[in-house]
Amino acid sequence: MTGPEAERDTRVTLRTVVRALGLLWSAAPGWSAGFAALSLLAGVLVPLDAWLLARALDTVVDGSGRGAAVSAVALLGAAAVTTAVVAAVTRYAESELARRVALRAKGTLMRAVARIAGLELLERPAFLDRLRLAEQAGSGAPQVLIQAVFGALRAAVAAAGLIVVLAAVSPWLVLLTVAGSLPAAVAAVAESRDRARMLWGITPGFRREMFYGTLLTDAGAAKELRVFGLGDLLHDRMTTELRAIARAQRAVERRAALAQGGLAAASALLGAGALVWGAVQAVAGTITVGDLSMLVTGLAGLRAAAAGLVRCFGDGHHSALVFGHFEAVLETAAAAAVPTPPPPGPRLHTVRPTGVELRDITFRYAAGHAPVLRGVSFTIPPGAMVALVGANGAGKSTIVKLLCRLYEPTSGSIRWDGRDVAGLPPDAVRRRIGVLFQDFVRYDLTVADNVGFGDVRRLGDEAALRAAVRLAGADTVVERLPQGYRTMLSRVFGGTDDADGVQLSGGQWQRVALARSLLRDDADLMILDEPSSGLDADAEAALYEHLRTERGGRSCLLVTHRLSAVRHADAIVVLAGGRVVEQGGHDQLLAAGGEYARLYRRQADGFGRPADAAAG
Ligand SMILES: Nc1ncnc2c1ncn2[C@@H]1O[C@H](COP(=O)(O)OP(=O)(O)OP(=O)(O)O)[C@@H](O)[C@H]1O
Repeated sequence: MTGPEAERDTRVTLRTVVRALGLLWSAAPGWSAGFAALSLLAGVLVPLDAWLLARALDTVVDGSGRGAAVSAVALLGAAAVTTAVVAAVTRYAESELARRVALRAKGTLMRAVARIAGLELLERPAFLDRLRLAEQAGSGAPQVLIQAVFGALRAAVAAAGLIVVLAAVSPWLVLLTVAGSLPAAVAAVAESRDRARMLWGITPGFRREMFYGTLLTDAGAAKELRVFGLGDLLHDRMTTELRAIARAQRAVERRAALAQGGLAAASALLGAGALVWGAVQAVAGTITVGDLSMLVTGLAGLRAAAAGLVRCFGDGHHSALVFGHFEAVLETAAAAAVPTPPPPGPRLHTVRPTGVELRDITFRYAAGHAPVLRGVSFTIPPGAMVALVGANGAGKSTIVKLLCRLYEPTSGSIRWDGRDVAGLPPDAVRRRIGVLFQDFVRYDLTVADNVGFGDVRRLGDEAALRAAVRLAGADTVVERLPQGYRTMLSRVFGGTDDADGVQLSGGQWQRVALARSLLRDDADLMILDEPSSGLDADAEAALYEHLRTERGGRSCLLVTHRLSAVRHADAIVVLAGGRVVEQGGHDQLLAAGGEYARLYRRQADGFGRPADAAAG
């Protein structure tokens, strides 16, 4: 991101600060109030300490007697004990507050991202960069903001108290010390802006570095990395990214060190001058020894408090800037979210059952991209099985994603029983669908979860799980597992005993994923994208037989390159270059001698038999 948007990201708005503090308060109101009170107390203790020390010294020097001296020193000791206890309790309160805020922030962020309706946002690099910063900001920024706000409160109270006690000795020295810390405050804000700009600039590099790092440690990628010898190459690419990130960070740190170093040296000089003046005054008898001690500790305390204030201001400014990303992601995600709670979806095939119709659909993935689908029209009649075939990249999986409302058509409409689904919440439509994606997810969880995730209402319903598993032909897989449905399908999260987790083969995984998509037996539409690509010949034949005879009235869209599997479909839609080039029954398309016949003959030739025989 560049230009005005980047500039906007280096400005803190009051709203962001208020929201960050709001998050803090909502996550832990009691701890927030307690932490504020402790910070105030810690602030008051600083000038009190300096004042008590001065009084104790004066009591000893002016000969007020043993009793007075002992009680003055005892008071000083009590203040020191209180300071130590307050510091320890504050540290604990601070970490507890941080834990609670991190929990709340992460939960809020992940819930918002999970509710994003489609995929478009999750494929936008700028959004992904912001999401990464938001993850960091959500857990870290409120904590830094807590430290900054309450640290500033502590420092301000301490500074105010010290100003009051020191003003009695030398008002102009106080004025000089306070004025001396102003340039540092300006430098802190400039540094925090510089840091925020740098952070945004290095985020794409961080994402790439994480990608390489994950590849290098991922068990799934390990085979290719080792056989192709990619380890060193990926490692080099990762370190190149890390070096670029380090260069950007170093530049900011250098600028900050120069500015801070210069200002700290100036402030130390000022302090030394003040002490020389104090010593001269004490020797001349203009001020007491107690006053001199108060000058020594008080001015040091005031300088520390001022530096603390500046640091808190800079940290607070920076964390508010970073928290802006958290806010921005929540806003963007909310704008793209499915409505909560989703209204109940209309049942398909009930009122005027006309099925699912794609009407003149054109679709491009992003503005500026060429259209992937151009004027696609076809219908999946109620209860029918329609096969979608075509070459790689023809647009088949894109149609699957559009039916699932993961993207919206650029033009044209999808109608369920004549009703345009664009007017319905995506969730309402999705509840009517059972889907197996080509790149289905392999959850590192139990069989029961892997199947049950197809319909969370039935997670614990063993009878339903068994029925779906049988229909998918996965029953033979589950029967052989050591703990049946409770077997963990993961070697990574298998448990402490290495034998606990099981790694399935590709085809076995496909059967489990298929069972997941079949679990919704009340769905109106089943979408199966390459359901048999990993299955052996027997399993494939059994699957299509099951789908033909045991669909229970569900319509089915079958996407496949295995043309032998589509012969018995009620209709076949042939896609080429994003257009429907033919549609009809198997015999009709074969007789037409077009694209389908060509593809079919090519596959039949592969088995060394004439297409007509293959068709029989
Ligand atoms: N998320 C995406 N962003 C941008 N372009 C995409 C995306 N997904 C797919 N495409 C493009 O859309 C076109 C159609 O892809 P699609 O996955 O729908 O083809 P397909 O017919 O399912 O192919 P295959 O048989 O190889 O699975 C391809 O040119 C692909 O590059």
